[in-house]
Amino acid sequence: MIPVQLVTGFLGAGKTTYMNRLLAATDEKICLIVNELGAINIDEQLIVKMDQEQIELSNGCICCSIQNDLSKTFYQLAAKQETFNRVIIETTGVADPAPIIQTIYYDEYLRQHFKMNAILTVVDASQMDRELFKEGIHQIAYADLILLNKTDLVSSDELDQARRRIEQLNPTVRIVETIQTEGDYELLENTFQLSRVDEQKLSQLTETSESVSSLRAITLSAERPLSRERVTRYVREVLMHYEDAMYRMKAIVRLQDEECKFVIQATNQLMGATFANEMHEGDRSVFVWIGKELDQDALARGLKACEVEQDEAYSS
Ligand SMILES: Nc1nc2c(ncn2[C@@H]2O[C@H](COP(=O)(O)OP(=O)(O)OP(=O)(O)O)[C@@H](O)[C@H]2O)c(=O)[nH]1
Repeated sequence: MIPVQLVTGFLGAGKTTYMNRLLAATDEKICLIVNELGAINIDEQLIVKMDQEQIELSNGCICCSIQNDLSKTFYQLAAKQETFNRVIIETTGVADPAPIIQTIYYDEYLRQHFKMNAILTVVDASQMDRELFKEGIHQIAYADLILLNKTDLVSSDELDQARRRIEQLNPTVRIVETIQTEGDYELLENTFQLSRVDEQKLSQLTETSESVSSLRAITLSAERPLSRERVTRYVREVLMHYEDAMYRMKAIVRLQDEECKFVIQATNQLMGATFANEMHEGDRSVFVWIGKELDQDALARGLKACEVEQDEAYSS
C-alpha cells in the first residue's frame, strides 16, 4: 500500500516552503498533489497538469467542491502505483482535513491501494489568533506533527504561549519549532512516516478537559488494567455516537494479561490498534478524545466500565 500524507496549514503558514525543502532533501519518488484555489473558472480543466510527480487540482478546494476529482486522481494513481514511494497532498490553506481523509477511507478500492499515513500541519507562530479560528483549528486538531513555523517573528514568551495553545487543542501532537520550515529532516521524516502515537508524551498526560472555540480535548486515565474486549467496544461506540464530530482519539492502554501496551488511534470513524512497547510497573491507560461538544462524564463512565475488577482479575 502506498502511504499518503497530508500537508495542511493556514494560508501563508509555510506549506510550499516545507514541500520545496522536503522534495530537495529526499531521493524518494513522491507523487505530489497540489490543490490551489486560484481563480475559479468552472470551464477550465480540473486537472491541469499530470505527470509522474506533480498533479495540480484547481478550480476549488479538494475538501469540498472538487472532492470527487481527488478521488478520480487516486483511481488514476492506483493504476500506476508501483511508480511512487508515497503520495503527498498539499491542501489549500482553508481545507478541512476530514473529507480528504474520508476520500480514501470510505472507498473500498482506494483503501486497498492507499493508506493515510500522517497529517502534518504547518502553523504560523506569529498568527495564533488567526490559526485558532475555523479551519486552522481543525488542522491543528487533526495533526500528527506540527511545524510551528515563523518562530523568528515572535518572542520566546509568545512562542511558549503558542505551544501551550496548540497542546490545549491537541495534547499528543508532536511540535517542532522551525524558521522557514527548516528542521531536522530525519526526525521529521521518521515521525511523518510512522504515524505513530508519541507514547511517552501520551503516557505523561494528566486528566484535563480544554475547550478551544467549539472544540474540546479531553484526557482521561485509568489505573486498573482494562479488558481488551470492553475497550474495543467502548472506542467503537464512542466513534459511532459522535460520527464526524469526533476528530481524533489516541490511547495507550494497559490491558489485563498483556505485557505490552496497546495503542489505539482513530481519525473520525476510522480506528486502528496495535501492540507497542512493554508495560512497566505503575503504567496507566491514557485516552485523549478531540472533538465537538464532547460529554466528558459519559466518556469517563465508559472508560471506567472497561476496567477489570479485582475479583475478575483473580478469577481469570
Ligand atoms: N519570516 C518568515 N517568513 C517565512 C517563514 N516560512 C515561510 N515564510 C514566508 O512566508 C510566505 C508564505 O510561505 P509559503 O510557503 O508560500 O506558505 P503557504 O502555506 O504555502 O501559503 P499558501 O499557499 O498561500 O497557503 C513566503 O514569503 C515565505 O518565504 C518563516 O519561518 N519566517
